[in-house]
Parts: sequence; C-alpha cells; structure tokens
Amino acid sequence: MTFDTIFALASGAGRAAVSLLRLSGQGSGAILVKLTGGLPAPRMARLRRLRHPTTGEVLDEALVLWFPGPHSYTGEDAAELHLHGGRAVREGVTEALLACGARPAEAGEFTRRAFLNGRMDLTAAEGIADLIEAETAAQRRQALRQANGALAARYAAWCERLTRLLAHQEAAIEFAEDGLPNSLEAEVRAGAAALAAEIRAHLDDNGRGERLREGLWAAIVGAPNAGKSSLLNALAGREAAIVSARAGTTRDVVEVRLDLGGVPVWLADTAGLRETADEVEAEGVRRAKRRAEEADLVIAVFAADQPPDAATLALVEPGVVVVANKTDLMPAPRQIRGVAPVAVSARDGSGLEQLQGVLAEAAGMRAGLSEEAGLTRPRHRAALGEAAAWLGEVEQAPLPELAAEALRASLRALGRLTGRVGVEAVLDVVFGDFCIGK
Ligand SMILES: Nc1nc2c(ncn2[C@@H]2O[C@H](COP(=O)(O)OP(=O)(O)OP(=O)(O)O)[C@@H](O)[C@H]2O)c(=O)[nH]1
Ligand SMILES: [K+]
Ligand SMILES: [Mg+2]
Repeated sequence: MTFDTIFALASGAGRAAVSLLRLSGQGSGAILVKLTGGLPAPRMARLRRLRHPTTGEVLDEALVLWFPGPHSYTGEDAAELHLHGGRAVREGVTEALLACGARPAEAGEFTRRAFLNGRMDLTAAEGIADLIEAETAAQRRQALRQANGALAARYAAWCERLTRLLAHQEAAIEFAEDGLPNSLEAEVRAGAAALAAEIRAHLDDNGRGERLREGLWAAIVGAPNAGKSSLLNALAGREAAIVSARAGTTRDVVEVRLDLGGVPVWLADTAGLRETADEVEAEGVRRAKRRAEEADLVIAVFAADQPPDAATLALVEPGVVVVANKTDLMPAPRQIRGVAPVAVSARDGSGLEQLQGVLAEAAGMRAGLSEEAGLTRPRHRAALGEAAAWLGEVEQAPLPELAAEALRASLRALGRLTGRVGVEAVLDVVFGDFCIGK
C-alpha cells in the first residue's frame, strides 16, 4: 500500500530543548533531499542544515534520520527530524514540509499505517495507545506486553485453529456428498468445543485487564465522624476533603487519584451513613450507598472509641477492607463481623503503612497484575464472547453446512478483534483514541 506523505510533531508541543518531527509516506525521501540536500545512510543519525525548499533560508541545524521502508515504524519510507525546540523553528520547518507537499497527520495515523502495512495487529496498536496513557508501573507493563503482541499471538493462534476446523468441516461436507463415511465432523465438533472452552476461560478473568487499564473504583464508607475524610487525606497526602468535629461534614463525594501498588485507583470519600432529616445530607448518604454498591473495593471505617454502627456493619462482607480508626484513643476491637480490622490512626499516622499494603494487595487482586496477558477492553470481551458463542453453535448445528457457517461467523468475530477481517468499522474506533504524532 502507498499513501501520501504525512508529518507530525511526535514530542510535546510546549517549549523544550528538542522537538521531534516525524515524517512518513512515499515522498519522505524526496522531501529529505529537498530540505537537507541528500539522504543520510539508513537509520544513522546525521547532523544536517535544514533549508526552506523555495526561499533557501536556513531553518535549523537538526539531527536527521532516514528509515527506508519496510524497516520503519509505519512500514513505509519514513524520517525523523530532531529540531531545536523553539516554536519558530517548528513553524518554519512545518511550513517547509507543507511547501514540499506533505500534510499534517491525523490522530493515530502513523500507527494506523503500521497496522495497514501489517506491522502489527489491532490489539498491539491498542497496546501502544495504552502505553502512551500509562500512569502506573503495572499499567505500563500490561500495555507493553500487549504492544509487543502478547494478545495478538494468542488470538492469531486461535484464528489459525479455527481456519483449520473450517477447512476440515468443508472437507467433511464434500466427502459426505461422495457418500464416504468419515470421522472429520466429530473431530471438528470436539475441536470447536475445546476452543470455545479456552476462549471462555480467557474471558473468565473478572475484568482484571480492563480494570487495570481504566483504574479501580474504591469507596470509603462509615458512620459520621468515623474519620473517613481524615483517612482519605492521609492516604492522598493532601487536604482534599474537609475535616471537622461536626458529624455530617461530608456531603458530596470527594475523589482522589492514588497509585496503589501500581494499580491506579479512584478513591472516594463519602457522607457518613445515618438517618437524617437534613435533605442535603440525606442525598449525600444516598450517594455514599450507591458508591459502595458500585465500587470495586469498599473500605469500611469504624471509630475504635465507638461501638460499630449498624449501617456500616451491613456493608461488611468478604472482600471489604475493614478499618478501625482513632486507635490513638482506644485499641482496635479484635474483630468486626468476623473480620480483623486494620488498626490505624488518621491523626498520628500509625497503621497507615499497613493499610496501604492491604489496599495495594486488594487492588492487585482485582486488577490484572498477573504475568498472563489478559484482555483489556470491552471491545475484546464482546468479540471473544461472540466467537465462543458461535463455536457453541457448531455442536448443535443440525446440518453440516450450518456448522461450517457457525465456524465462519466465529472466525469473523476473531478477525474483528485482531483487525484482519471486516475491519473498516472498527478502525476509526481504535485509532480515534490516539494522539497526533503516533
Ligand atoms: N483522635 C482522633 N481523632 C480523629 C482521627 N481521625 C479523625 N479524627 C477526628 O474526628 C473528627 C471527624 O473527622 P472526619 O475526618 O471529618 O470524619 P468523617 O468520617 O469524614 O465525618 P463525616 O464527613 O461528618 O461523616 C475530626 O475532629 C477529626 O479530627 C484519629 O485517628 N484520632
Ligand atoms: K466530620
Ligand atoms: Mg467526612
């Protein structure tokens, strides 16, 4: 495939020591010649004077790299210009590139070309988008695995198996017309069932990869004055929520972003749970309960100097992190509803490190910290679910032709996932998430 020549700033747009301008497309080489008077050796950095093609004005002295296709990120002829970072330099060179007939790239266009040139499948391209967005170490590891093709390899292997099953099923149909007995159909059915089971096992991951990619939702709940806002502030390391001795201080949900053992977490402070005639506070309590219901991780806070309150007790179940706060006033109870609480004091900071450890472990269990590459997007889940469902149809198909049709439908679903079949509709969705220059 050949495309027009695109360019974009691959580094940030602010003031910087160096700006990286990237160029890709069949005209890249000719443009380098126009700007610098020649082509450097492939993949070697060379210092060159950049001149405007029509005025001849010197625009910058830049490090220039030439990547003849297919050995480039996009798979087509490409180049990099490492310019001095000023705005005027960037603007001058941009104008020169426009004068040479190149055009500004759209968001994700470089990676889109890499995909279209067969350099990577869609899941790897998504991994690159995630790598750019990664905020924590665990997110980075997951994105890097995916960008390096961990999902692509697994899904390609499944596609291959499916293709073989389909070929055998079609052969079985032909043999049947010849009136020959054969065991091919039984083999195909067994193969389809085995593959369906593998896909379902891969899907049955409690959404770990998606949670890690998007971040986990955690909610602090408890009675008024248990010290929920104090705890949120202590965990966040800043005064994000208002603390006061008056019960019913917090009404709105207050959120902070935390990195818990590599998992990005939105931690929410909520209104203290109690019956109240105050309309605004009552709405706060409703929101608190909703947050607790929706959260991936609930942190139930009790004050050690009070008997545990019924409303918070009702939220304690397996998986909930139970915290006894204010242990500077009173030692923590040994257990609350059968769970040993984490003893802390938001006031003097004792026990906070232990709480962070418990929370990091809980977050790690809910988000994908496994070595196994898992799916990371609802798009993956939908396509795999469909592929498995069609495989389930193979077993029940009353006619061999219908079994073949189900195999074909399953293959199409997997093809949409990797981008190798019927891709047009999904391309815009996938590459629309990218930033310009990637
Ligand atoms: N002694 C002691 N006091 C604490 C501790 N944590 C919080 N407090 C105090 O308890 C009172 C209530 O603290 P908040 O953090 O506002 O409690 P809250 O649970 O957010 O309260 P509401 O938002 O009203 O539900 C304040 O006076 C805090 O200073 C603690 O560990 N020890
Ligand atoms: K309070
Ligand atoms: Mg509060």
